[in-house]
Amino acid sequence: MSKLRVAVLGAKGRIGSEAVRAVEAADDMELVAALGRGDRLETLVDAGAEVVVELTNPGAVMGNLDFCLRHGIHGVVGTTGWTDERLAQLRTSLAASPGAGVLIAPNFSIGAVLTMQFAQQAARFFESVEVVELHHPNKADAPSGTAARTAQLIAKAREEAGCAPQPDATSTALDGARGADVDGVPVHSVRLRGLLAHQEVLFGGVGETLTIRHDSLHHSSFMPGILLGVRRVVNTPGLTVGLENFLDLG
Ligand SMILES: NC(=O)C1=CN([C@@H]2O[C@H](COP(=O)(O)OP(=O)(O)OC[C@H]3O[C@@H](n4cnc5c(N)ncnc54)[C@H](OP(=O)(O)O)[C@@H]3O)[C@@H](O)[C@H]2O)C=CC1
Ligand SMILES: O=C(O)C1=N[C@H](C(=O)O)C[C@H](O)C1
Repeated sequence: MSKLRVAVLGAKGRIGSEAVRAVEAADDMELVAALGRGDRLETLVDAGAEVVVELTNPGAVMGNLDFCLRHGIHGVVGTTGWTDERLAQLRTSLAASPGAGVLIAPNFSIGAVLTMQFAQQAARFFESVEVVELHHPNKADAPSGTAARTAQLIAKAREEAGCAPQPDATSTALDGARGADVDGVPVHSVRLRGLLAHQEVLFGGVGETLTIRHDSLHHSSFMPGILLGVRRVVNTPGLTVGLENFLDLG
């Protein structure tokens, strides 16, 4: 069986360097390129890359994916910063590259994917919900892509169930005191030395609360999801958002 020819973009970064090691260790993959800032994207074509794992930053990801799709290279994307406008732009690029697939995974760890699933399930049963994400202080963006996605999924589940807006009588004296509003769900971002990537979803009802917490303690937590994405994206044309689409969650 021929091995999948995989390249990593952002190869010297925190998650990119771990992804390089994971691809090198996978029996069914060959690492054909490991590129960082300033490296020529043409290297991907010269190396015959079939799939690119994109782990750079929100400022670079669109240009990188545009190049890949123009050259028929599939993408597995962990980089954050996705808006509806960016997704629409990506769909346009994909339409011009039939057969190519892109997976955007706000989070590659199984625990984070399950957190999002459980939160969606719980959303309609509680009056109140808030999301707290906690990350290392070198993280480039806030809120995290995972927290934004979690809040969007919760808001959608509540809307579909006909839930009323959540109660909040607060009058804030300082901007930001109640976090960011993502589709009506408050999202709070903590940046703290010693942390990696963590999230709590807090639900409140009459006389009870439910807290769903997930902790990524090492970047290795993202690797099985990245490798699964690489294996599946080559047979999944078009845009897939969320690793849950490649998991059998029952
Ligand atoms: N979906 C998921 O499960 C996860 C997603 N992430 C996301 O992945 C992204 C990277 O995170 P992290 O590794 O912590 O960040 P880092 O800053 O550690 O790594 C990013 C790397 O990309 C490099 N880079 C910047 N621009 C380019 C470019 N145009 N081409 C190639 N490489 C480039 C950077 O180089 P330089 O240092 O010179 O700028 C750096 O080495 C973030 O968006 C983060 O949120 C992170 C963990 C899990
Ligand atoms: O920058 C990080 O570290 C992470 N980024 C992703 C996000 O923004 O959700 C995934 C995970 O939280 C780690």
